[in-house]
Amino acid sequence: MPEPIIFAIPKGRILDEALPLLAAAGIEPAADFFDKKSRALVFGTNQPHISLIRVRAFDVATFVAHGAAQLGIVGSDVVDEFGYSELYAPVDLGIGHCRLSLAGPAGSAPPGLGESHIRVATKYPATTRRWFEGQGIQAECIKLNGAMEIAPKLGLASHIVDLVSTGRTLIENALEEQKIISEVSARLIVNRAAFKLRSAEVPALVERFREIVGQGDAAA
Ligand SMILES: Nc1ncnc2c1ncn2[C@@H]1O[C@H](COP(=O)(O)OP(=O)(O)OP(=O)(O)O)[C@@H](O)[C@H]1O
Ligand SMILES: O=P(O)(O)OC[C@H]1O[C@H](OP(=O)(O)OP(=O)(O)O)[C@H](O)[C@@H]1O
Repeated sequence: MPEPIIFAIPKGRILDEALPLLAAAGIEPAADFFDKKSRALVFGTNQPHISLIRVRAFDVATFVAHGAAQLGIVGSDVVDEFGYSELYAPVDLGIGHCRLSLAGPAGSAPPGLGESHIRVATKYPATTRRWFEGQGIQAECIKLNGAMEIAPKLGLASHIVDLVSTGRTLIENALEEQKIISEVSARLIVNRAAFKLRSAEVPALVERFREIVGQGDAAA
């Protein structure tokens, strides 16, 4: 028996939307996956050769990039932030829609020409630096893991780069969206080596997800 295929899925808000896609692909987690009291992190499925791991969103990309998991589901925000060359992101799953945006105090002018330096609080320092470089501005990034929206008010940074969906979090913290950096949706990600080495299983799974979402190639 070959080692099982490990499929990494994120714990957070994408999970609820990802489960129906997994089911449509014929992958049903074992009962302990739904047991809130369970402390297990690896779960069997109805497919003897597929196991699931449930990890934090950013860690999905890390497990798959290092080949510890062969496939995963993660937001394009995370794929872009790491830029792992070992990752192949062949299918846009059409779930987890939001955008990564620059926001600043409501009523303030967005940073622009003439500014050479800016301090930004974000969970996405690599993407943020890269985007500001493209604007000719050097961004000093302060890495936070959540609640970015309170940083400008407390003087930690003048701006934030964070995910926006309804915009409610920004409004309730007296901020406004100033620029959209990228449109975000969840991707099926695959370890490039595993795609070749597990050619009997991994490409077929990718194809199944492509069919489910009725889609051709997304950006790799
Ligand atoms: N407001 C939102 N609307 C839609 N999708 C979102 C939203 N916020 C985040 N996402 C998507 O869901 C993914 C996981 O976000 P979530 O908020 O569940 O994780 P988190 O709690 O920030 O992560 P962690 O568990 O690592 O702290 C993000 O990477 C993004 O792709
Ligand atoms: O535009 P909205 O619909 O208000 O959504 C945006 C919020 O959603 C995400 O946070 P999340 O709720 O995942 O909490 P987190 O800060 O723990 O990541 C994101 O970081 C924003 O704070």
